[in-house]
Amino acid sequence: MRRARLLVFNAALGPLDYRVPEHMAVEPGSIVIAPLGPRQVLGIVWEPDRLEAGDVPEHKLRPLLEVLPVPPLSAPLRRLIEWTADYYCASPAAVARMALGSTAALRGGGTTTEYRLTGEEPARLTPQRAAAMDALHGEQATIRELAEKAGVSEGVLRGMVGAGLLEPVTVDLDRPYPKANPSHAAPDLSADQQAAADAFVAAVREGGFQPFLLDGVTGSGKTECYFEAMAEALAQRRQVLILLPEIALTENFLRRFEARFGVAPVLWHSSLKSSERRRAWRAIVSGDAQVVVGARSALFMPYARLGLIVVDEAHEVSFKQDDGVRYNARDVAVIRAKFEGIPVVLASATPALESMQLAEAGVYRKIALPARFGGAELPAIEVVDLRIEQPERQHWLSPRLVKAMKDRLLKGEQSLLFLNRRGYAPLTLCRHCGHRFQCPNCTAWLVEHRLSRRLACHHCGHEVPVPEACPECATPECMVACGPGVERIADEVTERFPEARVALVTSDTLNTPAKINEFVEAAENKLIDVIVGTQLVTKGYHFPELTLVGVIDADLGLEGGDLRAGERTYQQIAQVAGRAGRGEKPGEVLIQTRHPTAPVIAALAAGDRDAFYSAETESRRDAGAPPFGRWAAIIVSSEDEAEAREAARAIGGVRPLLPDVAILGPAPAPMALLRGRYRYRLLINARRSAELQKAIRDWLGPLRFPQGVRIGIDIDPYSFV
Ligand SMILES: Nc1ncnc2c1ncn2[C@@H]1O[C@H](COP(=O)(O)OP(=O)(O)OP(=O)(O)O)[C@@H](O)[C@H]1O
Ligand SMILES: [Zn+2]
Repeated sequence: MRRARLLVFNAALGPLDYRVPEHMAVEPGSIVIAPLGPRQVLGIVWEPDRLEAGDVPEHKLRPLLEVLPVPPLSAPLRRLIEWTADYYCASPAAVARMALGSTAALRGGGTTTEYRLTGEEPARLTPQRAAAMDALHGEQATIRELAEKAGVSEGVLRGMVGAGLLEPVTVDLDRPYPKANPSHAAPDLSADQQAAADAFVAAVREGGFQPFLLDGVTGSGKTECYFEAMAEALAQRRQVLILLPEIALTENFLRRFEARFGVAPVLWHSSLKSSERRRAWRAIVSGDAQVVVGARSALFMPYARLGLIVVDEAHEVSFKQDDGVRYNARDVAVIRAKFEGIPVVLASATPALESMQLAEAGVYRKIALPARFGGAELPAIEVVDLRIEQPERQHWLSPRLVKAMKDRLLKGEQSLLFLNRRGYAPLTLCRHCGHRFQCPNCTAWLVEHRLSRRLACHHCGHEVPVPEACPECATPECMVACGPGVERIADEVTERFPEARVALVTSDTLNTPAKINEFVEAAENKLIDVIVGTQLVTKGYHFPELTLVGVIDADLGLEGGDLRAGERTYQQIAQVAGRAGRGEKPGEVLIQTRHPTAPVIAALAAGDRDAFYSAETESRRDAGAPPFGRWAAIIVSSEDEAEAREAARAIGGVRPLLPDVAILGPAPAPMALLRGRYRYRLLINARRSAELQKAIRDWLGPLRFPQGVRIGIDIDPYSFV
């Protein structure tokens, strides 16, 4: 009799054994359906010697029901899943789920039905139908997706189908993607670029694992270099994966890719429509998708013939996933390349300290682009000491920054003001009684958004309209805004320069591909004078007429629960500074701060990157912080505060005593309440040599908790909220 061991998609269960029926063919990696009690469960066939399962006698085994019509997950991908689960203390099933992406796609290709407006415009409409008509112009998707988009019920839309206002369209899920042309518009590279490109191309040609750190200053033309490696991979009929930190950046990338290769790449991210997801997943699996661009979730896809991975803006914190499987896509990308036996390129102008360290140790091959492309100079950076050069009351732009902006407006050049805070003001209170608006679900103030006239929590999404009177003392119109967000800065710009054309760039305003494109085009065509934006606008963009960057509050990132605050502040400011002077005209950067002598600010002002990295390296070494020591966090949460506290205390009570591991806490988390859950944390600091994951598994493994308690393990955490 044949047995198969399954990794089953059920969070509560470990691997299970099944019987393989006579006529059924399975191999490791096969995706199958199996019976589970009265229900069915999805599973992946695994090598029995690599996954432990309970010992079930042969006669008790139930037969597998079906093998799904998709290729088995490859051995390198199975090893990646095991590695990720092991390293991040996650369940293998939770990791494997990320490889399946679209469950619908497993059922095969063929066709699906979507709906769109017919163009019929009846004279009379119910308000709901009218709203739907307005919202659905140019849209085509499933009824459920359209309903969500239009904010009406599915019933309303079905009624509209009946009335001939919406019509079904058959979508072919297996239609091929247009093919990229490797020599569509090959650029003339500078000597430095050519050397970098040659190294990558050779690595793709030779095959085999080779990790690169492409360390090039802002505007050095890193993209063009790795495009050459992609062209080589395409010529060899291998697939390429490009990881970007945010969906917002994919639009910009798409335009450049199209210019170079003649067609759009295949996109993979969380906001694809279901038919796009199915089509993309199937093309990834069949090898038809040549180049896949995506956020971190694209990393675990079952590529048929992966030949190259590029992680762009590799230093970005958003590669770290902070819920579910808490993995860092930058690190896992290198591991995937290793298992696949292919090159991987980490590209950045401000590499993570960890990556620099690995390059220095010779683990990564460092390729440097020390100068900007086309002879552009790096911008001049100056510090504005806000204690001396004070902005006016209730204003945030220092006189020097205002003067510099005025100068740009007169010359017809562009300015960019950076403040990493969405909304109008981070705190709103009642002038009369001091009442502060707090989120009911989180330890956080509600942030006023004037554009949408709402108070919003940036952690859980809770929103209320701005009330007319104080809910505490009932005084009407008594609310005062404290501190600035980008909306308030944009107001100040308009107040000072009424004629200036101001663009506000945040995830609130640039939330669709169309809006992003509109912004990029307007900026390129000089229809914008001043850009006011959050971190969204700090990287990736290239506007030749932008010659002034103002950092409104450089100290902001140094507060709060970020374990790498210094590094992150350095990266963010260096990146945003890097948007200035990318064309022919020189750039200028003004950094407003109250701590001009803080090492990060001083290093930025001196343009001395090495000084920053070596100072940061030394302080990390002293603190036993990564990359010299290791961190992990245990986050205990429950909707019941006493339950969370008890569970955290129970964990703390049986902490292991290990010579090379220090355990701090439990203590209430800085975000003691998040999305309605009370949170406690323990922080573990270990020597590099310590078997950290094993220690945590041995420690937590035997413990049992009430159902409402969740235990999160965060290996190499980035945030300490
Ligand atoms: N060989 C080349 N030929 C023509 N244009 C080039 C070449 N190399 C780079 N460029 C142009 O120079 C500009 C800067 O390049 P790119 O955006 O790739 O820099 P980058 O290194 O990614 O910078 P950042 O890290 O700041 O985003 C782009 O407009 C790009 O098209
Ligand atoms: Zn909240």
